Amino acid sequence: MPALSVSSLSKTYRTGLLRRSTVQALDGISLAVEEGAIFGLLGPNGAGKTTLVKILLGLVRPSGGTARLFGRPAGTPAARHRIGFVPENHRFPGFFTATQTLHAYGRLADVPRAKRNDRIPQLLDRLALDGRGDTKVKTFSKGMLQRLGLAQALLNEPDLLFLDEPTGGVDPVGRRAIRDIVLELRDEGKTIFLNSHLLSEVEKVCTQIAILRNGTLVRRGSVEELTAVDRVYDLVATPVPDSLLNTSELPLTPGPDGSSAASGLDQYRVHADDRTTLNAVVDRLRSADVEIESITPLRQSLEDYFIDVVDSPT
Ligand SMILES: Nc1ncnc2c1ncn2[C@@H]1O[C@H](COP(=O)(O)OP(=O)(O)OP(=O)(O)O)[C@@H](O)[C@H]1O
Repeated sequence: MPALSVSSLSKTYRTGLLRRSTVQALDGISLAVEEGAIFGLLGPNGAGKTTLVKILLGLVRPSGGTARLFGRPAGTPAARHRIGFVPENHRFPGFFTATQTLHAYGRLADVPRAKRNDRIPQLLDRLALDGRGDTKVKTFSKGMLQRLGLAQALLNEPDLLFLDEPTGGVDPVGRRAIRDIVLELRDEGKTIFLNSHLLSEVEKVCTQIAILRNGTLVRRGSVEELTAVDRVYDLVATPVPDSLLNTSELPLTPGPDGSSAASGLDQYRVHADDRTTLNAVVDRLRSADVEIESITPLRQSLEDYFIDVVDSPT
């Protein structure tokens, strides 16, 4: 059973003084996220990401379709019981200490006192906030606040965690700390749903992504699948004789990074429609005594891919 599934999900907001205008925030989305995945939801501003998350959390009612968490309808106590949520820019009362904050939020989530007493020191420790339990939250840095948010979301030992821009405003060291925690949680079998504009972070942790545009799902797959450039390979090898380059004989061109005198290796691009062509290139290079170090499918960055997708006319 998927951790999360939505089917033909739509949401129309009514706006304006007489609520006569409408905004179609989601338009028939179907999607499933398997247990144990780190799933990244991407999309430009206004694409419908927050609306989708709010429906999954039971904070907004869909206008049509279904949303389920572990097979239970989103918003029901059985579904809510298994999720944790770190909102974007969450605000904790500054006059509370970290421990008081976690008790207060734990009480709201019906986590029994005895369990809170056990879990809070463990979570502070785990999120590198040990020794900070009695410190007032108003003195916390952005990175510490985000880690406290994660501690709060983990109090009820959720199976599915929603993280909304968890590294927004956090410095690179803090980002890495949060990323490591996310990966650890994944290793423990938790499913992570990440909503983020920080594509370099998404690229590092997400196993699956989906791109929303104008309320519809326009792409879905693994980062590797989606960012692979069709039929182009990066080849690193000892220098290829000029007679074999830029000829009609071989679909081989010098790569953008050129040669590296230090390693004695050069970079090339192979344009091969199929495996037979790719192997023919290898055979020809080997027959010319070229030594091949590596051949890898060419990838574009997730950011370039994302911009192509959201800028494309369809
Ligand atoms: N409560 C609301 N009432 C009316 N319209 C809304 C409401 N919430 C969102 N919208 C509209 O629905 C559309 C989708 O908004 P949503 O916040 O879900 O997008 P988003 O992808 O999360 O954007 P961002 O990246 O800026 O957070 C937008 O056009 C937004 O203006």
